[in-house]
Amino acid sequence: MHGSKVLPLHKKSRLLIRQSDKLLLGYKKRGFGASKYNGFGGKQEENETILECAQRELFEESGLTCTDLKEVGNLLFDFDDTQTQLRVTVFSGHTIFGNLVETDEMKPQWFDINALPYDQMWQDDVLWYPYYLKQKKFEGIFRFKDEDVMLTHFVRQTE
Ligand SMILES: COc1nc(N)nc2c1ncn2[C@H]1C[C@H](O)[C@@H](COP(=O)(O)OP(=O)(O)OP(=O)(O)O)O1
Repeated sequence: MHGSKVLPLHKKSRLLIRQSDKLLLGYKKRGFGASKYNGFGGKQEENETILECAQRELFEESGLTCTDLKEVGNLLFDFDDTQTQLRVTVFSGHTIFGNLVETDEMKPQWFDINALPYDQMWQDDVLWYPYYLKQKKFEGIFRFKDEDVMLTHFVRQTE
């Protein structure tokens, strides 16, 4: 971390939908994290909880509604280049309704959990997905130089 300096903190949700051995990811087509596969999520708005944020972002990015969201992890990122911090609350869900659609931002795709495209995902994902996939709760702290270079990492199971 940056000594005692308080960095601007952004809050985002991340929702991973799993059905049996399949995980739904989206290929981000534009903006921050473009060209990476990711769960569905984004910035928390002022008048919503982080859970409401996760539900809204899922619908906006995929056309789906999920009825059994559960908070499973918390991730904190420091970005050296922009001097910002990001807190991502990770949710898991299984039960979905609606029609899965490709949007301007995301192209959804189901993957086998044993063949996830880690080389096309955020560098930290490979460190904490194993906890998620084993249905363990987790937390992690990461320092990035910029979007593509991870400098330090720490992940642990929380229960
Ligand atoms: C190292 O950075 C990141 N690692 C991981 N694992 N996940 C990240 C990282 N940065 C963002 N995310 C997550 C947080 C969200 O679940 C998604 C989407 O974030 P994104 O930056 O695309 O969200 P915005 O486009 O800013 O949000 P809006 O959709 O509200 O515009 O990725």
